[in-house]
Amino acid sequence: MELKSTHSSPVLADPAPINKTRLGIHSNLSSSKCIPILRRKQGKLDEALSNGWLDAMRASSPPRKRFIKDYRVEVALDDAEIAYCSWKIKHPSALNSFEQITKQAKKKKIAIFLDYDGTLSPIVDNPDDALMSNEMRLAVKNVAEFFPTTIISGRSRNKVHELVGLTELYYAGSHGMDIMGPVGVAASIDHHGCVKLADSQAEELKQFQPAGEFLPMIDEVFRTLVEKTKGIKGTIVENNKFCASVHYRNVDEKNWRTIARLVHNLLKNYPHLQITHGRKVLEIRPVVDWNKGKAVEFLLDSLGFANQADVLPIYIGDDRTDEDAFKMLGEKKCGIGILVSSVPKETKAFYSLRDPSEVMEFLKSLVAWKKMEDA
Ligand SMILES: O=P(O)(O)OC[C@H]1O[C@H](O[C@H]2O[C@H](CO)[C@@H](O)[C@H](O)[C@H]2O)[C@H](O)[C@@H](O)[C@@H]1O
Repeated sequence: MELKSTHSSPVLADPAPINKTRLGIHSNLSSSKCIPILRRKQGKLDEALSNGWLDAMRASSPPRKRFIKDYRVEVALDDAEIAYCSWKIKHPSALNSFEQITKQAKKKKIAIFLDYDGTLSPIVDNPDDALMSNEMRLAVKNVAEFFPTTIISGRSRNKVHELVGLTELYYAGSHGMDIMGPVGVAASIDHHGCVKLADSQAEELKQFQPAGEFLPMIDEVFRTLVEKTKGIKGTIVENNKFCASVHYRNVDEKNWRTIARLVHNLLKNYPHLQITHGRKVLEIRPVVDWNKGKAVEFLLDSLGFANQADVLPIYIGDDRTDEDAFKMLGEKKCGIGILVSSVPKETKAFYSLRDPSEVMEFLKSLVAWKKMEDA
């Protein structure tokens, strides 16, 4: 796969100065012209906190069915199933619609984009335990043999690469803010912010980090959060390089407000950082004009696939952050978005898959179809 990009840099809007001395940002790092620094809208957090931050925290992941255990159980599950079935009329299963999808893909170059948590690995209590099965790994490896494949995750790029363990893929970590071409690629990205690197075998790699300047700031916030949440049982703070993630899945619900307030207060000192909600996680990240949708556009461009009618990107993800990619594909009418969810959810994706096991089945079906096509 050759990386070549003419993709223009994200626009710098409201370049409010960052206090670089306090944050330890060295002057040689601050000269990049392409970093899209934005200032968070003031007052938004206060509003959010009083108007439903906690609701958002509660709603950020579907309740597990095993917790519903009173006499209404049967009715509740039936109702849930009915709601799911009617939602699927609007967002049909990508497996049941496989023929329709392959019709759309005929004579086109497919590019695959896969989210990690909740898509390739099931959601579990401890982020470190979210391992993908060997069967899933093989399915991804096989798909990458036929189609350029990217893993695009909220985790740090190194961490998600380590979890997936396949060198023949593209990896975009920190919600697309840290992109690297696969080992051995004859890359030639021509983009502000791209740097050449050499791996241990001295092969050339290309890296794109549109929020590179924020590294010391995020690190500072990560360390402060670790310190401040020490006393709150169950909290896990994860350093995702360009994003610090505060997990509250294992925290008693009565302490969620404390976490919300703590994060809110800390961010008062960081107007260039914002919070997004994931699945039982608050993610603190730079206010930059960049997201998973932009990362997909960048990667398509890098592959030489930009604005080509014969290219069909397929994006599979389960998280709110994946919505930016679904939205971009929908607006450009250039690809297929598949939401992984076992409950009805508001989404810009057209198709759905219930869980990672269905994702694996879909990937295997794509490979089988491609082999038949090529035979
Ligand atoms: O973009 P993704 O690959 O989906 O990453 C999103 C976040 O996923 C992880 O957290 C989520 O999965 C954990 C393991 O199943 C779960 O314990 C947690 O509650 C979920 O929020 C990851 O730990 C985060 O860093 C990612 O941002």
